[in-house]
Amino acid sequence: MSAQIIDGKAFAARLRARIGEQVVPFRAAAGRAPGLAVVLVGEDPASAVYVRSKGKATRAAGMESFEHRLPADVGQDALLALIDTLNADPAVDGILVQLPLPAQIDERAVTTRIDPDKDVDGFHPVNAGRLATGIDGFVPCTPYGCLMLLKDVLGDLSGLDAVVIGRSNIVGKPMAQLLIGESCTVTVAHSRTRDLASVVARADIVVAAVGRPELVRGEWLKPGACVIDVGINRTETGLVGDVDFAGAMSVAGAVTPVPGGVGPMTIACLLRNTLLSAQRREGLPVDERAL
Ligand SMILES: Nc1nc2c(c(=O)[nH]1)N[C@@H](CN(C=O)c1ccc(C(=O)N[C@@H](CCC(=O)O)C(=O)O)cc1)CN2
Repeated sequence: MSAQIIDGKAFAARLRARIGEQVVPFRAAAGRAPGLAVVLVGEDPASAVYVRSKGKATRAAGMESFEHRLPADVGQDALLALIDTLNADPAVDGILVQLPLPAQIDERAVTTRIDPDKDVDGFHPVNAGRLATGIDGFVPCTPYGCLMLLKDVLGDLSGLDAVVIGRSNIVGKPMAQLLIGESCTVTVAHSRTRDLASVVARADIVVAAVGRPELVRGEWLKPGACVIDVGINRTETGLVGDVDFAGAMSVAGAVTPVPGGVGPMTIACLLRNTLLSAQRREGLPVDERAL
């Protein structure tokens, strides 16, 4: 048996195109484009690539991109002052500070300084609380992208057993909340989980987000499971995910590749959140399902 390869790159391209179509009436109604501000601190090469891609995708969707680059040794107060300026700027609908940040900057202080109603990353505790309690807000882009792929492959997720491996605030926890929202039975596994293999063996859905190259072995999987690999690990042999892709392909029903699976969904969902923010801020109709 060979699993379906979930083409996140193509799915993300279609999502970006739908967003671009909705930007046209937004601009006509609001007399301006949705605006996304992205802040990059330092010169981490991967972060620089992601920020460039975000700017390019934002402009291609007909939105305005505001890019701010700060030196690696910038003080926390200067970064917080920039966030205050962006919070107050009416042309800015979404604010994102690229992670990771240099050691002298407290990530939590930065995340909580962003106006929750412009927090298109969905990292602010107010948005985490909204997600946990079912109130409209912003959902973190990577887990929302994973959910879109899962629903595309499986349709209704209700009653399915899901395992999320990883408990980060950015991926693992919000992913678990989203799956609970879809009426899955959710287990969150992590570095202290005993006998991970047997936990994974029960799951119809496996979301791996631990940052450990090829941790999840093909032979652990339930036959036919849907496997979403969030890992992007740079190894001597190249880019690999958290899942043993070749092994998974012979047991699972569907698997996301790395690259070309979840990664491209992150930026497409960022554009989605930016458009939703702009529509909400202008009091225009928001049709989340069209996106
Ligand atoms: N403020 C944020 N910082 C970070 C986030 C985030 O959502 N908000 N996520 C990641 C980085 N990231 C976007 O910022 C991101 C990661 C990966 C991809 C992607 O398309 N990856 C490609 C592989 C590209 C490569 O060679 O590295 C793929 O998987 O196909 C896009 C965006 C951490 N920081």
